[in-house]
Amino acid sequence: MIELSHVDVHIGGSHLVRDVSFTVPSTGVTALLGRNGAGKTTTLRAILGLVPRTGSITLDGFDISRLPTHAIVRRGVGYVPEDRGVFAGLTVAENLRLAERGVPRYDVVHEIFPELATRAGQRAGTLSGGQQQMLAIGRCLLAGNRILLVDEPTKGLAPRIVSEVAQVLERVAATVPILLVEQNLPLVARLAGPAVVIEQGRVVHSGPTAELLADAGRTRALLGVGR
Ligand SMILES: Nc1ncnc2c1ncn2[C@@H]1O[C@H](COP(=O)(O)OP(=O)(O)OP(=O)(O)O)[C@@H](O)[C@H]1O
Repeated sequence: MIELSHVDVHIGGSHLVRDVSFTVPSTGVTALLGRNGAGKTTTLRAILGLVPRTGSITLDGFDISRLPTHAIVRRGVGYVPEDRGVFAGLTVAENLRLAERGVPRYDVVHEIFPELATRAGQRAGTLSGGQQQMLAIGRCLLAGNRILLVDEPTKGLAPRIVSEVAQVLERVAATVPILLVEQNLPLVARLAGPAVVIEQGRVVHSGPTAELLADAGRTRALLGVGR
């Protein structure tokens, strides 16, 4: 669905993404893994054109690597940033309304997240972390996106809420493919098909997630942690 080929990102004299190539298939969850500061977020931002990049990035075979961000978003690439970007002072319904583009897919959003309909009048700032994540992802689905880039959705959440977010991602991935940056390895093990590991801006491993995580030594060597 998305293919990166020899992508580089230079910012302010730093070479943050180095000759990165990988593909994101058109179904399920693909994990983008790596230690803190490895270049995962920068890679997502390169796909979206939020940082200057070179190399080729295609979406369903169409080269998006020279398009500006708004044109990439319009082609159906949804982004859920690490801070989720929901407007705390606005209600759930207002947050969704702001994301409307073309024919809004409330049918899809409310089928996957019925809670967003029942909580329509609630201020987003009073939602739990898991519910906020639901809202952030719901906004992307509303716009009819064809793929979602989701950055560390469980960061800072309590373990109980992490499993709530896992269910959210599972439900979404049944419909829309996800490229997921995530440090929580049990969650990655539960959700991800393929995994790509980045270290100092380079791809150092790619293959099935289950295979990588089954090898404790390799997982520790690449990610610095075990499961
Ligand atoms: N705009 C920028 N200018 C200069 N350096 C940057 C910029 N953005 C990120 N970096 C640096 O690039 C490196 C990669 O950052 P990035 O956020 O992509 O890593 P990450 O793998 O997502 O890490 P984390 O898990 O900590 O979010 C880090 O060393 C970071 O400090």
